[in-house]
Amino acid sequence: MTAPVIVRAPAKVNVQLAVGGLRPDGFHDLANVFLAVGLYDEVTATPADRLRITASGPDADQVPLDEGNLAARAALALARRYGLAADVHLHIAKDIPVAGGMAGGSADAAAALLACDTLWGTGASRAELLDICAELGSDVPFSLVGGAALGRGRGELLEPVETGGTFHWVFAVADGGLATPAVYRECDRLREASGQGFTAAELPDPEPSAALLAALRTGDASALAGAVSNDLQAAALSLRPALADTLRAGTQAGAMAALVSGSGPTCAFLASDENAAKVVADALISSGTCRTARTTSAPAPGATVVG
Ligand SMILES: C[C@](O)(CO)[C@H](O)COP(=O)(O)OP(=O)(O)OC[C@H]1O[C@@H](n2ccc(N)nc2=O)[C@H](O)[C@@H]1O
Ligand SMILES: Nc1ncnc2c1ncn2[C@@H]1O[C@H](COP(=O)(O)OP(=O)(O)OP(=O)(O)O)[C@@H](O)[C@H]1O
Repeated sequence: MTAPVIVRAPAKVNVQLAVGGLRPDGFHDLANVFLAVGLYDEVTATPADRLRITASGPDADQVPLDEGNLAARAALALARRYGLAADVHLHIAKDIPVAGGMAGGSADAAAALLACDTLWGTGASRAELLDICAELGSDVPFSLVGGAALGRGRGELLEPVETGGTFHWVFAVADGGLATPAVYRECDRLREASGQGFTAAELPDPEPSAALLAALRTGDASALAGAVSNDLQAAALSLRPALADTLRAGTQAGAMAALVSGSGPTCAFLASDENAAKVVADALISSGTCRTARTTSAPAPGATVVG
């Protein structure tokens, strides 16, 4: 019998998410500085008589178990490319919040892709795997590579970003998710309402912040705290005004920076060290402004075979 393959893939926070105007294809050009953080989903691939998805973990009931699951789509895409049948059981041990702006589905897609590639011995090159990742979603290539990277285009064109130390983070997990397309739409609506325009023809190209990249390179948490930014934050707050209370609670507890993670509603807090992170997490939990709070560190590795 073929042994199961287990792959772990990380969640992300966007330390800079600069959003350009709406493109004719419905996406936005980004200068997206991704940082992989140490919260992981684990995908186990086992040979089966058909494609089957199961999920476990506290949020498992929110994970689709049909072909809409990004892990299933990853297996199907790899099988199609190599003329194989996607006869595999993918079990997702889910620890990344669902629809939380932390790329949980993308992590599962990258993990499933690597797991099936290993299980089936397809031997796809890194470039081929990245190509399939980009077809599956804008965040998926980063889930495969991890660490830190600048995503251009719709976020799928990655350039490595150097990091010089460990950053300590707290994530406040909200009740219920936010749909990514709705948050981008709200961003467009707010821009149009403010009179600045919202199309790619009207807005300048988004650019990465030199100060932010330098802070990552030198491992300087204070400098990073001063440089983080998220152009989707106003839209996430507009759709979920209570997130302002969560951000305030973390800041009052001593976080060096507080921002919405990607499209939200998870809020991310940078802390000076592990102890400070724990203080912020405890304060967030007792504030009642989130469902739970998790502490972790970054950068974390990308999708990795662990067994
Ligand atoms: C918010 C982020 O998580 C930041 O990393 C990503 O930009 C979202 O990446 P994702 O969830 O992988 O998104 P995709 O599955 O590629 O796209 C979902 C939808 O989000 C919107 N979308 C996504 C990426 C992008 N650069 N511009 C967009 O406008 C589009 O409406 C798209 O139809
Ligand atoms: N493996 C998966 N895990 C979780 N959700 C999935 C998965 N596959 C598909 N989905 C669907 O995708 C939606 C968004 O899930 P996901 O957890 O990836 O959101 P997200 O973390 O906000 O994404 P991102 O940060 O990339 O915008 C879910 O509501 C669910 O319907």
